[in-house]
This record gives sequence, C-alpha cells and structure tokens, in this order.
Amino acid sequence: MHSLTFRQMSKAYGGVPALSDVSLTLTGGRVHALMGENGAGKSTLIKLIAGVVGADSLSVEKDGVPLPLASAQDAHDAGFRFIHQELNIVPQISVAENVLLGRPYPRRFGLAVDWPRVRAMAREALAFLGAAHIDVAGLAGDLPAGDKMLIKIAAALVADEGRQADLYVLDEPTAALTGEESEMLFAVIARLTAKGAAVLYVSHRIDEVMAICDDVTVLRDGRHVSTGPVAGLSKDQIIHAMTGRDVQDAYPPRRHPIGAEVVAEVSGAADFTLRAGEILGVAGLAEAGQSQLLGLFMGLGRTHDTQVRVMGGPTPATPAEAWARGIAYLPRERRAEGLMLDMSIRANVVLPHLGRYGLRAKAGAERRDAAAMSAKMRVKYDHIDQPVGQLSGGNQQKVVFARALYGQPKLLLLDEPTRGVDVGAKFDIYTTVRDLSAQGCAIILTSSDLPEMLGMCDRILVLQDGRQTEILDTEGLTSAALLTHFYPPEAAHLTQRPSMTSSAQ
Ligand SMILES: Nc1ncnc2c1ncn2[C@@H]1O[C@H](COP(=O)(O)OP(=O)(O)OP(=O)(O)O)[C@@H](O)[C@H]1O
Repeated sequence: MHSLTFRQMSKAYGGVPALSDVSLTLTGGRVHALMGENGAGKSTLIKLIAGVVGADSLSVEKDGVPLPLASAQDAHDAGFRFIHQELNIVPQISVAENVLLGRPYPRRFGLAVDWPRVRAMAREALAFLGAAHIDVAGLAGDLPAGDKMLIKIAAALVADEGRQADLYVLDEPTAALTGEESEMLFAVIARLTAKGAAVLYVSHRIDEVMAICDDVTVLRDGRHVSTGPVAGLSKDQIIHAMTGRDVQDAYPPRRHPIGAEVVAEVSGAADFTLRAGEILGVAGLAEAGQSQLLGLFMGLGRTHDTQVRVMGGPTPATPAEAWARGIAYLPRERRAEGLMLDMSIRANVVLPHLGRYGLRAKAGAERRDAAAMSAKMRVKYDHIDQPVGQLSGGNQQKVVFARALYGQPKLLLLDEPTRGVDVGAKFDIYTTVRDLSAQGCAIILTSSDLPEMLGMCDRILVLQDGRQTEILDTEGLTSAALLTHFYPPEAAHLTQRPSMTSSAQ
C-alpha cells in the first residue's frame, strides 16, 4: 500500500490566505474524509493536489520519495485522479465515447476507429466498477445521475489502461445522487480501496462520512484543526471541530398556524392549493418533475399540462414578472441558472429587485442591503463588490439564498436549497425559512434530503413521472415510509433495500 504525504500546503488569494500550512497523509486502502465549513479551504486543497492552482508552498512524497507537483500533468503522472460533482459528461454522445473522452481512440491499422474495441474498453472499465448494467452504446445523456458518475469514474480508469490509480479524490460526489445511487458509489469506493487505492472524500454529509470513511481531517478558516480515525468520533464532535461551536442539530418546529389566504392554486398534472405560511414539499425519485413544477411559478415551461394561479392572478409570463410579483426562486443549478460569476456579490443579490431602487442607481443602498442579507446568511467574503466566482461553492449558494430572501417574498420556491451548504449554515437556513413562513410567506421546497423535507414541510406532494400521485401529511411520516410512495406499486420491492443516505439523521 502506498502512502502519500502532502506537506505545508499554503495558498493565498490577493494576500488573503485560503489555506495555511496544512499537511495531510493519505494511505492506500483507506478512505480519508476532508471536512470543514463553507470557505474552510477544502476545494483549495484539492486544487493544489490537482496542480491546477499554483501553491505558495507544497511538497509531496510518495512512500517517502519526493514527487514534483507543479502542474495538472504532474498530478496525473503521480497517479492522482479527480472526480468532481459537476457531471461534465457529454450528453449527446454514447456512453463508450464518454468513457474514452479525451483519449486517443483505438484504430484498425492506424486508420478507422475500432468501434468494437472502444465499446469493449468501456465495457471492461464499467464491469470493473460493478456497473455492467450500463449499455455502452446508449446515449450518455439519457442515464440517471448515478450512472453518469460511474461513467466518469470509468473514464478515469480507462485513462490508466485499466490499472487503477494511487489516489482518487471525490469532491461532494453524492450531492446530485439519489440514496440508491450513492450506495452504488460507496460500493465502487470499497472496491477501489480493497485494491489498494487511497481515497480523499470531501463531503458536508456527516452521516455519509461516518459510514464510509476511515479517517477524517477537519479544516477551519484554511487551517488544520484535527486528523484522526472516524471510529469512536461522534457526530457532535465532528460538527464541533468544524464550526468551533455547538450547532443546533434539529429542525425548528412550526410555531404559527398556517394562514387562510390562498397563495397559489394548481390544477392539471398537479392539483393543490397553497396557503400563506404553508411549507409544501415536492418529492419523488430523481427527475420526477420536481424542478419543472417549481419552474411553472416563474413562467418557465409553460407547455406543461398544469395550470397555475398565483395570488389571484395568472401564471407569471416571465421570471422578471414573477420576481416583481413577490415570487422568489432558488434554482437547483446555481452556477448555470442562479449566478453571474463575474459580477459582484452586491449585483447578484439585488439584480432581480432593481425596480425597488428607482431609476437612479443607488449603489450605496444596494451595497447596504446586499451586505445585510449576506451577513444574515453568514456569507464569507472579503468585500461586497468581490466577484461571486471568487467565493467558495457553499458561499455562492448562500448568495443565491440571500437574493431569494431579499424583498420579503410572498411565495418562495426552493430547489435543493442546502446542497453544498455546511452544517451550521444549513440550520441557519431552516430557521430563516421557518421565520418567513411565520410571516405568511408560502414556501415550496424540493430536496433529495428526505429528513430535511420531513423536518421542514407541512405536507409533501409526491410526483411520479411528472404527475402528482398523492399529498401526504408529514406528521408521523418517516423517510422509509415516504420513500415507498416514490415508486409505482409494481416496483415497491425496490425500497426493501436499506438505504443509508435516505434514512440517515
Ligand atoms: N479565485 C479566488 N479568488 C479569491 N478568493 C478565493 C478564490 N478561490 C477561493 N477563494 C477563497 O478561498 C477560501 C477557501 O475557499 P474554498 O473554495 O477552498 O472553500 P471550501 O472549503 O471548498 O468551501 P465550500 O464548502 O463552500 O465548497 C474562501 O474564503 C474563498 O473565498
């Protein structure tokens, strides 16, 4: 088994330290978790190991022998492989082509591409991962998120001619996966470590870390806090190491009755009435139509066979009209739909609300309001005119949240609001959502985190294939019971398998 030691990793941006003198030893056969609050320096550490960001200081040894690490090529040559949560596969081409993406295709006599060989190589790599069920000739875009993740890991394997690499770095790999897909990924991780690879696993999900990781390193404000075996640590101890405080680890209960005022009336493929102060969950298997249902209130996807009336008026024609009518939206894909990365935090928070500042640009008022909202969401930043692209992923999510909360919405649409958000900020978000509901704001929430849905929602609307099948009261409902409603009756046996991620907490 190899041992990889990274010493004295440091990196500052514009004089502000993102990572200060952090050392880390990774051992073959073990899964090492890297944890910390948003902005703690986890991604920075990964970027240094990947050679994609120049370190201010860094030295690496493999089994005691120094290795060069000044470029992505050095990292690749050292046997380090990186799998990010963004599923950057190419949807329009086949699975086999995706697995071999960026590699020279095998050719017959140096001429035509040897397609049978391309498919065989892809098949071999997928079989190694226990994913022989994936059709290598099928379109990659048609697959569920979990299979896409497996294709990316297979691609990393093929790049090594089928031999496995020494280190796999997985950055929040389960953020876009269902419980079952996550289980499949954990089996792959077990297979990689059983064959001697080291795994560095970055995640905000403490239950997951406790279930599959051997060791954990915690960072705070760019500094090393602790490293040790996971066994024997409690969830509270990990949270305390990350945050330096005791974090309230419970969903704030409803303290105000739901109002009488109807905020939205929906009929067609979904059928419900939403009242002021109510929190309605929308749940189902991955891609059962949750995002599409939320989008309808923003004037998106109007061809949907569902009619929506909001606050006594028709469906907004455009997102701009929706914002102007007091409907706020937190989209799932914050980088693609939610944020303008080159623009400032200030601009990103106030943009949909420009009407309220009148014709003259009131930079001072904007700056003050944006700073107040960002402080409320505990966004970690240097100055309010800093480009959002310079913030850590979780802090970008908090900026999208600050924008949605700004201006007292009457209807708030939350699509995976806590994805990538650290544990402390998560509970701040829950408290803020509860406060808004107490003030009469109606909320529609969709999340793959079932305990979050059960902890926050009054009722849960279940979708199957884009159509509402039922609405459940959350009183007394468990994650396991909720899950059984996601499947059509003939597939109910699929839920018999215990799923760690969906029953956690
Ligand atoms: N390109 C950049 N320019 C300026 N500052 C940056 C840049 N990239 C990262 N930072 C800063 O470095 C610090 C560490 O960020 P990093 O992305 O490593 O955090 P993280 O632990 O990965 O957080 P998250 O859990 O939110 O993903 C943050 O304060 C961030 O704002």
